[in-house]
Amino acid sequence: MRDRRGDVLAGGVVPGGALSLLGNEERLRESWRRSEETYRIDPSTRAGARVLTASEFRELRDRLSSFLRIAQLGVSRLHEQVRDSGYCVLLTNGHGATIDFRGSPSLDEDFRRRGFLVGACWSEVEEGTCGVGTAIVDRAPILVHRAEHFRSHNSGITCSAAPVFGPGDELVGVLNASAFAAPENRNSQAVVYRLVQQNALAIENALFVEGYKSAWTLSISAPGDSWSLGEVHYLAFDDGGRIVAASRRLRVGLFAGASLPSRRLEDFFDLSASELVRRAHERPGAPIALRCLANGLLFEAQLRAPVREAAPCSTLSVKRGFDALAARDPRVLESIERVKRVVDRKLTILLLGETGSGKEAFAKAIHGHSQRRDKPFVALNCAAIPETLIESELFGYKEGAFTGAKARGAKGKVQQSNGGTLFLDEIGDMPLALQTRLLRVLAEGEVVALGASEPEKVDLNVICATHRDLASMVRSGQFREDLFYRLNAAVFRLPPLRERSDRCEVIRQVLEEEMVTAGRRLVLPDAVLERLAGYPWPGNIRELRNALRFAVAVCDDETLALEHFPESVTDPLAMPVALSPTVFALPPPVLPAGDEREHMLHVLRQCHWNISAAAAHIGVSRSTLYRRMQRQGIVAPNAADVLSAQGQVHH
Ligand SMILES: Nc1ncnc2c1ncn2[C@@H]1O[C@H](COP(=O)(O)OP(=O)(O)OP(=O)(O)O)[C@@H](O)[C@H]1O
Repeated sequence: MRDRRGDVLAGGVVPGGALSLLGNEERLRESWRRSEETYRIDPSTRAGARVLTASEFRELRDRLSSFLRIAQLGVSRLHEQVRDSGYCVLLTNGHGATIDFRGSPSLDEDFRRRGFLVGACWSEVEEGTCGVGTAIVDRAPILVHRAEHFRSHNSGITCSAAPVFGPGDELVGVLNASAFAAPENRNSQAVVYRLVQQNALAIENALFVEGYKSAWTLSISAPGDSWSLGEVHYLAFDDGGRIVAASRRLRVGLFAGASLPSRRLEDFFDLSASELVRRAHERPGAPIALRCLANGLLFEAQLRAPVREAAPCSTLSVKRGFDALAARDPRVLESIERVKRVVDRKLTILLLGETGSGKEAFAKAIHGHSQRRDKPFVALNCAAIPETLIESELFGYKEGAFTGAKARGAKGKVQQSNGGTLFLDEIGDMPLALQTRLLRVLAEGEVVALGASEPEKVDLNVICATHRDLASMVRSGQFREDLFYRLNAAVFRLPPLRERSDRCEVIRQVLEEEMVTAGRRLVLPDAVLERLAGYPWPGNIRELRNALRFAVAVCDDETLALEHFPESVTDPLAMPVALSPTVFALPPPVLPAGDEREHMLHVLRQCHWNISAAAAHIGVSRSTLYRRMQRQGIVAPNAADVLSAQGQVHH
């Protein structure tokens, strides 16, 4: 045993240079010492990894189901990246017990014989030096290549393992990729080793985001910078701008172990939390430049608003039906009256409207008004989950339907909503093959779970929503015609907030809800209300809610003022062109005569030369705007092309 260790670590089996390249030599030596002296393992026994009993395994998986769910994407992605090169992927808990295994049908038997299967325990105490076990002891990634394994029966395999830490720094699991036909040279594993670490970090980040979803979270990356190699790190802060947590690599790498509680963002970066939120509102989705005060490094940051799951509107709307919705706009009122007549008539309802215009809130209100109000309301956003997962999410799966499936199978959203209402958001994103199966649910009230042979009877209301043009998707073959006609029977269009005549009421109601959530009472002066009502709200009521939430959080007075709102709200011309809505509803600005041409050009460009939108923004009719453009010699770029081609305009 000693001889073999001596061989391996002195470079007999593996060249010393290659070993030090991936930097594990000292740690491997120490792990061999533990295996030999502390755990007293006999390296020559051929028992194979211990495997949990079926009931132990089931209990473990149930306990770790939310970790498994969040880790799924990282495990699947790593598997896709390495499976064609003959690797399997394991996810273990923090003690080395395998809770997910991904192999490939042709190799699974060989993997199984070598201890790669669900339930197998790869702790260092039991297996000696090995990828998973040693990564757990060291709390660090490790490559254990072939003869570096302590047990000789593991000496043909290569294992790249990286620990996964939870948001509180606790070790929750290990991600590992292994193969049994790897070349001798351990450098050949550099890429796989790196992929394992990247995916482990992605899982860690997903755990962080999930763990702190009720706080503001900031993702930070330094593209091209050697410090992060393009990796993303996370930071969470509360409504008052105090940092509540930072992901592990950020804490260690950037904050150098500084204690975070009660520290503020501006203690570390050149922006305060309120400035950051203001910028995020100004250019939603655009990266924000952030400089680290300690070392001057520049980062790109993206801000994510807190998810307040028990938002008063969502719970109330289910309970109180349409009474929970702010709705005085005649078009909204008419939709409510019409929808009340079709609800409970076995019709599938389709809701159309821009993002954030309240489709889900409306669907909940329909459910709350229906005879099924005491049964579940279940929502699925078809655009928010990968195509490959929609099927099992929607229709469920039976025990053993696929690798990685829960041992006892799982109910799909269709079965979960049985008796109640199923809300399918972004139905236009549903893959064609699944549209057929959905049709069967709608037409025959039957659902067949993945891996099941018999259909189950279900009885539910289905409400779908989309912001896409389903008719043109039918024409281009992306949406099934029969499903389209089924959905097209009861269609309700929710107007965008900027077109609603009850904007002030919506603002007051959403503010009321936000004040209740924050436990504060604030006054909203009429002048501020008018400015808010005049802003075009491209993100509709969702954007309004976020802006009000922010204002309630940052206002340290008893009265809300414009300064508490994002700049884009109070100065609409500062809104990025890409976000300009098609129609503005602003009072016409008063301009000195000489500025008219410049102002018109500015607005036209912002509206992408959409004359109706620009006319609405300036507060004149389309024909007046055309006349004024003519007077000022302004020609829309595309019109200029046409006209100059016809020889009618020269400039
Ligand atoms: N009539 C209303 N009165 C008060 N609040 C509303 C109303 N309609 C929607 N909201 C609120 O607006 C926000 C966005 O609404 P919702 O999620 O229903 O929009 P959506 O159209 O489904 O968005 P998406 O298309 O992006 O899924 C939610 O916070 C919701 O509570």
